[in-house]
Amino acid sequence: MTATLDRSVAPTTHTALLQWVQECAELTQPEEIVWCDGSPEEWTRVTDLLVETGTFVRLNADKKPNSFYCASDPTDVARVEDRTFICSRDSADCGPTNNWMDPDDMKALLTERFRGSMRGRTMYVIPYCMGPLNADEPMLGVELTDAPYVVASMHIMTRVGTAALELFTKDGKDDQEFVPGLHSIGAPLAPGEPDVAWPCNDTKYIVHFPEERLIWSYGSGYGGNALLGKKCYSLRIASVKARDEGWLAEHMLILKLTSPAQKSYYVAAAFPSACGKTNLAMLDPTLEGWKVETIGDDIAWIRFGEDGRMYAVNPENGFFGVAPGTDYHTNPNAMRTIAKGNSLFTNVGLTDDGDIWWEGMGEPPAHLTDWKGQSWTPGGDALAAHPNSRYCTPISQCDTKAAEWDDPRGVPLDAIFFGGRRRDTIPLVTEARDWQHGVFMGATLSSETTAAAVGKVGVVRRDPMAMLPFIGYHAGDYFAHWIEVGKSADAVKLPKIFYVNWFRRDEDDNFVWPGFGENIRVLKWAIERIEGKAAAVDTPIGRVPTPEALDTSGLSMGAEELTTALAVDLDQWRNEIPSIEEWFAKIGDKVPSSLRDELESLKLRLG
Ligand SMILES: Nc1nc2c(ncn2[C@@H]2O[C@H](COP(=O)(O)OP(=O)(O)OP(=O)(O)O)[C@@H](O)[C@H]2O)c(=O)[nH]1
Ligand SMILES: O=C([O-])CC(=O)C(=O)O
Ligand SMILES: [Mn+2]
Repeated sequence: MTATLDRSVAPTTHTALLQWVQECAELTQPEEIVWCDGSPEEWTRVTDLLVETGTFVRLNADKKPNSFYCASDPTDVARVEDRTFICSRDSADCGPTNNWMDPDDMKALLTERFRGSMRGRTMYVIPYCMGPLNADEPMLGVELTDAPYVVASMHIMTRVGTAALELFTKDGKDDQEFVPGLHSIGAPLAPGEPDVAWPCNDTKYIVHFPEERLIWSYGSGYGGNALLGKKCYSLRIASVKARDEGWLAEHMLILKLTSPAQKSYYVAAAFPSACGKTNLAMLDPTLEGWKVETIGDDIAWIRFGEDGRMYAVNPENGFFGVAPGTDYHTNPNAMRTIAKGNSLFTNVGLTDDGDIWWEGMGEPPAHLTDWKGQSWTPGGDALAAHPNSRYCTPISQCDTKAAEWDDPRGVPLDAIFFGGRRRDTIPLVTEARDWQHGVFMGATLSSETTAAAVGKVGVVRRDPMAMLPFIGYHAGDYFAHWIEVGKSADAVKLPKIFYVNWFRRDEDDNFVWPGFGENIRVLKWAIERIEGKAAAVDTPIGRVPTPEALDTSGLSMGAEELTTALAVDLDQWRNEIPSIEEWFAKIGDKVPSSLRDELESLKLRLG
């Protein structure tokens, strides 16, 4: 039985939305169409259903109330960058860092994939808003999905349901713009066919049509591929909109830092996936008197305010955080947030008493069920949790959230950090001389690949502004946009730019810098630089702290490690140059001349 859209029960009069839902239902042929209202009753209904079908295991309410464990198909655990496409009309707008296909060809191909793909399943219509509902221009979207896991996750990660849908026809103004996103796991059910716990398809397509502001996602249920408000909308589609309108959509955390003098600052930081954004956003400072509050952990939308400063908004409503390594010693605030429950845990270990565990979370229990559903005991080769296992939890229950975390005006940025995961070459912190130099640092950012994307882990690659997998257009045009934004007539006071690396290692392969709560020392130096108070050494790559300028009081690390952490090794940097040249050659003619100039002067300074 195939459902058709019954307009008399649809909770909206939005013509384009109704039309699109009807077309998608005709194509995908679901058994039922459900409009999501975002209510607690809906959460209960969907999570109950997921427990019934074996996708979810309800956790022990004494340990994690109203929370669920979930194991994905072992092949559907991360973003699939080689299956992600930017289908701009002109391939020149996609650029060499993205996969391209002609939009008409892609639609023809995927239409056949989507035909009947929801048979035997329910199509959920999820209206949502990225960013605060009371924004001047609320950023609306609708996801159609046949995965109830997506419905539950979107309840946490975005503002879903009736409150968002009301904005589609705001003040009697019909037909507000929205980003349509069609998602199917690509696993139709024949009548009577038993389902599996994590249905998905071996063939996956994560596709963006930037000019139409349209998303089609097929075959995967994993967060970054399936929760379309996140990477697909808030970064790939939003970056195109931002280019057109003169703002920035970035893969950045946002934090509020208050000094012992009770002065507050706002910092945004772009690190590639699984390179420390969530941890820095929730940092528990080891320096007396300093306070960090959280505004966002993954995405920042940055626009100029009337005062000519850059204001950042977190479009999300939850954290979709890397589980392994999260612990009361590393990220106590994340631990406290998930301890309150109302959370989903995907691909972690399930303990015998109905709690969760992952590598790095203190002592392992004597026995658990690992993410593959196997019986697990400590000491063996198997991991309890997949390296990209995730917790999904609401920001509202984070004790360190800043009062202004959902202020639609955003917060004025004092500093922008770029950072990567590099075992050598990149010092703990380097200050850019000016905006252009900072953009050069961002454009040439490099990092070792992580488990957040399918593929080899630990390979150094250029990841400009931590946006390599998320720029919705040509990377060269993106660099030019960053340069332009800095010159914009709206710009009165630009944030200062810094380049950081928490991941430098010694000869024994140990991290030289203790990281986590100790990163406050780097934040403090950056703020003191902004205030003109801290000392720095001018080096060929930028300004680094003198050993005395970095507050090391109470820090238990050897002087030798500290020297290694801060070192500017000119030979290592000379080695870096050919790969930067190769990178610019790959981007081609569209690399702005100002960034080529930066490279030439860096080469001169390195001698
Ligand atoms: N050594 C070290 N490890 C860190 C530090 N900060 C984070 N990590 C580890 O890096 C991994 C990823 O950290 P996250 O903060 O979740 O990274 P993220 O950038 O938010 O990742 P995405 O959600 O994929 O975008 C975790 O295993 C952390 O424990 C640090 O300062 N030092
Ligand atoms: O999108 C995801 O799946 C998780 C994430 O934050 C990232 O990979 O940067
Ligand atoms: Mn991320």
